[in-house]
Amino acid sequence: MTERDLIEQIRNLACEKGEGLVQGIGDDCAVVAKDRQNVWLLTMDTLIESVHFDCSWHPPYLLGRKAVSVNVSDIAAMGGQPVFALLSLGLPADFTPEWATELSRGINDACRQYGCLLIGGDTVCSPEKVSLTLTLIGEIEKDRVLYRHGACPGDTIWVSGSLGYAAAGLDCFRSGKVVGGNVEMPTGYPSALEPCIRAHLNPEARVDLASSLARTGCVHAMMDLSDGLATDLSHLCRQSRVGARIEAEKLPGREGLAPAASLLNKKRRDGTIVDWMIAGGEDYELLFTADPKDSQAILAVAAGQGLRVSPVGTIRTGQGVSLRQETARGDEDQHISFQGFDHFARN
Ligand SMILES: Nc1ncnc2c1ncn2[C@@H]1O[C@H](COP(=O)(O)OP(=O)(O)O)[C@@H](O)[C@H]1O
Ligand SMILES: Cc1ncc(C[n+]2csc(CCOP(=O)(O)OP(=O)(O)O)c2C)c(N)n1
Ligand SMILES: [Mg+2]
Repeated sequence: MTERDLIEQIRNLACEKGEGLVQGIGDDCAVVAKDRQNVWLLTMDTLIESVHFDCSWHPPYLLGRKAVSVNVSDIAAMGGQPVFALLSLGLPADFTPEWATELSRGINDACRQYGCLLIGGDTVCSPEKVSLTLTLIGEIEKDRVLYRHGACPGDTIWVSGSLGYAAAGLDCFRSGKVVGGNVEMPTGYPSALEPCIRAHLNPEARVDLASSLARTGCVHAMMDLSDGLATDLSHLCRQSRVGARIEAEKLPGREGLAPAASLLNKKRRDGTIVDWMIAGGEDYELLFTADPKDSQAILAVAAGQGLRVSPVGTIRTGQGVSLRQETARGDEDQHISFQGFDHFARN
């Protein structure tokens, strides 16, 4: 049973209607009525040692920041602003006070940066592994919420920033050719790798960009990218009852992945780079769709914040996600639906 099947089963058994509930299981956040104009956004994500991070290379300060950023990213994905956070912390009995202090400092700095308050949580001993679970509560005007459903055939598919950097950074650490540790930001690797190392250790949630996009009224559907474009676009398409085609040469950030591919002596260099971009996961960028007539407005919003947004493909009728790529044999269309990260993909 895959992670997706398991969540589907949980969703089918859950009661989907309740007073004040606008959106239950299935989007980046649950949406609950707050007052006449506004809604609460609620989300929770866990980071588990050996699954989401490795203490031998992840500095505790940056781990604390990442735990906040990946959760805030789900609030951003709906267009909202984070307000409150609750932290559940599981630590092995032999944790060092210095490590815990750095972790707390990272959590606090990130909460301050995103403008949310840590208001509670829970602390327990965990048999072996560190676990960090955050619950984030955000808010937004009811009419501005951006859901995963809403994409229309003919829409342009957009992504913010670059894709695949976190996956490339992770592979650099896994190879042992880049080492991290307890310092705030590891050094001692070629500077060309820095964007990938940073993307893995210390991703940024796109709160301001997302909220500006929501205010344009142009965006039809939005979510954040945590499991890779191949899987996350498949979720967006399934919920919008449409299909999609991505153009490989339009995927943003390819140039920044080349140094990591070189370091790792990847034989299928282009293949590795495309895999990182569509299936690596942990991009924490925004994925959204809009009518092509609104492209200039979207580019202007991003430019106003000094951020890149790129059109990467088109929403179509039908179902499934495909990737068009130029090969020696000419243009090829490959099915990539749900080919990103799944916690139980091998089950
Ligand atoms: N164990 C669970 N119980 C109830 N809802 C869950 C559970 N796991 C995931 N969900 C819900 O399923 C949806 C998809 O989850 P997930 O893929 O983790 O989303 P995201 O990538 O935004 O964190 C979300 O709405 C989430 O709240
Ligand atoms: C030690 C280590 N191994 C593997 C990964 C890669 N990885 C772990 S979880 C994940 C996907 C995103 O995590 P998930 O828990 O699915 O987040 P969500 O989609 O719920 O936001 C990836 C790419 C990592 N970051 N660190
Ligand atoms: Mg999740």
